[in-house]
Amino acid sequence: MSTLIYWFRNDLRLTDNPAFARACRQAERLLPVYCHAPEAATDWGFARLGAPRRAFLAAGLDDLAGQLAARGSRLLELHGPAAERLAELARAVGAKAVHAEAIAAPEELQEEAALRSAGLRLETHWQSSLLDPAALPFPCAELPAVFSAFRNRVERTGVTPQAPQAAVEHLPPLPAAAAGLDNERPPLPLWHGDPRSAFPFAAGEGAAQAHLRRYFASDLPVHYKATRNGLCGADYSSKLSPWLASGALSPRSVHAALRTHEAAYGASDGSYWLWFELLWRDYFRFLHRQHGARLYRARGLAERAATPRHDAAAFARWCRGQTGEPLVDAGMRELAASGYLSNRMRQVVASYLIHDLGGDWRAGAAWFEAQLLDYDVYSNQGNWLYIAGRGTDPRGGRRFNPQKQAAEYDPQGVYRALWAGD
Ligand SMILES: Cc1cc2nc3c(=O)[nH]c(=O)nc-3n(C[C@H](O)[C@H](O)[C@H](O)COP(=O)(O)OP(=O)(O)OC[C@H]3O[C@@H](n4cnc5c(N)ncnc54)[C@H](O)[C@@H]3O)c2cc1C
Repeated sequence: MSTLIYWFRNDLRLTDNPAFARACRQAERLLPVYCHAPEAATDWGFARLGAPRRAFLAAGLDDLAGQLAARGSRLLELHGPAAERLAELARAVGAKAVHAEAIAAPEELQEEAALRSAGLRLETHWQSSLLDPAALPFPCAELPAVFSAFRNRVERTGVTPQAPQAAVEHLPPLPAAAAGLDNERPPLPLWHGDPRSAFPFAAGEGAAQAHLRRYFASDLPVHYKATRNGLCGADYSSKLSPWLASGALSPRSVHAALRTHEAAYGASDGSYWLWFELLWRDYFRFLHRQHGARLYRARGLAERAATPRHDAAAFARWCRGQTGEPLVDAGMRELAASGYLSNRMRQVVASYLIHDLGGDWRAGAAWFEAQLLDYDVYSNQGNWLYIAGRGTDPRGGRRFNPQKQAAEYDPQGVYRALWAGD
């Protein structure tokens, strides 16, 4: 038994957090920590973390800190490179090891490697997918190259997710030295959300659990397949992604709520499609375990593909919602104002940047990373690659004609009017 640090990453919750539960079991004294990355600009000339996501993250951390405090512990917030700050902290509190969830994306893996090079013992635990990779009917290295083949094999072999674990209630005491440590939260931007937002919900595990109960106690999931391409309002899709991405909610909790809903309402096309989408989320996770940094090359997984041209002025107009294409502009304004965008509009605006403007998909992915409340490294990279035709999808990219999309999904122009420019 010893002093351990638990490093919260994209798992800001106490319910169904096996990595955290394990640290609690193993530690005599435990210090829960979140480390804010240093402010950085992207290669494309804008801040890596936009105001909406910073505000949402801060509110999620407040919720987590409150839960830890209610259990006699605390959340220490550090600011700076994780390897440096955690190594300093381990020395200061006499911690023997750091426990954390595993993240299989290149930068996050580099962070882990830096921590180990700093002499720290780091124990990571994979927990962000719905399905346990060890339960798949194939190793991740042999993941089917096409999503439908992956889904068929999962469904044929009847792989089922494990039940979520209850929230950790009993936490080890803090190390004595923690009393003298102050939080280092970077200053927050002023951001109050937008009354038109399709995601009018609060951050944190409490709000996530409340939304999960409300959504699955209603008949909304029954109609999900028919409504999921909606553009306006809070109910056309589940709106679970911001909590899933920050880890306020685990996918296994979502799955358990989905099955409870089916027990009450019966299985429906809608409830099946929610499972289907959760499998997409897993697929992009497993794809990262298979291909790693190759997913981040300009050519992605393509054998050969030209590096796209980056026209900074055209890209800036796209970001600001000033392309002159009304549906695209409405989407880009919604994204910047609210930090949320429907799946349909994500496809439309991404396709426009890649296929109409001939822009670099990596710049678009970086802009989404900065703006989205639900930014998730796996799903963002995977979807951008898919639309660019540089992932595993054999169809060579997805092009969405914005005028046809407007006629089909916004026939009365309600969405375009909602997000029309000033
Ligand atoms: C270019 C592009 C970038 C994207 N970036 C992200 C991202 O950074 N983070 C993110 O969570 N999703 C991303 N998505 C996927 C999808 O748009 C969002 O997950 C979805 O719109 C979130 O809203 P919801 O929770 O109401 O989803 P619902 O439609 O209710 O779906 C339920 C859940 O299934 C998962 N899901 C649904 N669609 C997808 C998908 N295409 N890929 C992976 N998982 C999916 C999400 O976890 C979602 O919460 C992206 C899609 C595109 C086209």
